[in-house]
Amino acid sequence: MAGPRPVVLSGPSGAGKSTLLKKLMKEYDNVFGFSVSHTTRNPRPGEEDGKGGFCNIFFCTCSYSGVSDYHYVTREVMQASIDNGDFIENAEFSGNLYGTSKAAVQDVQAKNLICILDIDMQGVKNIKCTDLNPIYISIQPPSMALLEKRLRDRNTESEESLCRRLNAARVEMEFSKEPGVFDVVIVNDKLEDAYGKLREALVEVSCLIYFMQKIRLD
Ligand SMILES: Nc1ncnc2c1ncn2[C@@H]1O[C@H](COP(=O)(O)OP(=O)(O)OP(=O)(O)O)[C@@H](O)[C@H]1O
Ligand SMILES: Nc1nc2c(ncn2[C@@H]2O[C@H](COP(=O)(O)O)[C@@H](O)[C@H]2O)c(=O)[nH]1
Repeated sequence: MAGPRPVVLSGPSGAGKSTLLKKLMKEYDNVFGFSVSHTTRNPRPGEEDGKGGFCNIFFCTCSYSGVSDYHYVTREVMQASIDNGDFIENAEFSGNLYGTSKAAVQDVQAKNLICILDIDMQGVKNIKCTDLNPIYISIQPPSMALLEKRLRDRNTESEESLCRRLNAARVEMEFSKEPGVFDVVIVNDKLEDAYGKLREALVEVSCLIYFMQKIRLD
């Protein structure tokens, strides 16, 4: 795919991916653009249907207002669209479908922004079979105990969903240790430290886009 190299952020549910991304997008909204995924899960309080760029599948035009927002769709609609080849990758996670549409990535790249994807480990494996060629960054919690505390304190999951997410987290934490899967692994203990490391890891790509824009303007 054309444009600057995208960035994939992955790691267990509750590790802090959205929190870090929100900080990044706030500071560098003219550099990075978020790939708004589709999901069949219900919106949480405060979440809105994805907006921004154009959702040119499902016959809708949506706008985007935040990092953790999705395009919320039914399983039937999403499955039909997956079957139609509209997605770069998709996965079943904790009883729901999630996926990155081709349109979501193209919308960001069309603005010449660095596209950021927040996806689970199945998504990482699937993306590795595509020509997207992103930088892979893993966000990890300091421990299972702290992860569970953060997920419980977030107050978004039922006991059943929490249990499924913690089981998936154990596998995701092991996956992050596999050599060659991730370019950078960041342990999100103190938020400011983790954010500093994320920013540092992204300096290279942001410099790249800065020079690309400069060349075009000069
Ligand atoms: N460094 C940190 N210290 C303490 N709490 C944190 C830290 N980072 C994130 N949190 C909190 O942990 C919870 C989970 O964070 P967040 O929602 O960003 O995780 P996530 O990886 O995006 O999860 P999901 O994959 O389920 O979307 C949130 O309530 C957030 O405020
Ligand atoms: N493979 C994909 N995984 C995705 C996508 N969008 C989000 N996710 C991951 O799902 C879990 C749960 O997210 P939540 O918002 O319900 O807490 C988390 O690990 C995300 O990274 C996607 O498009 N593809």
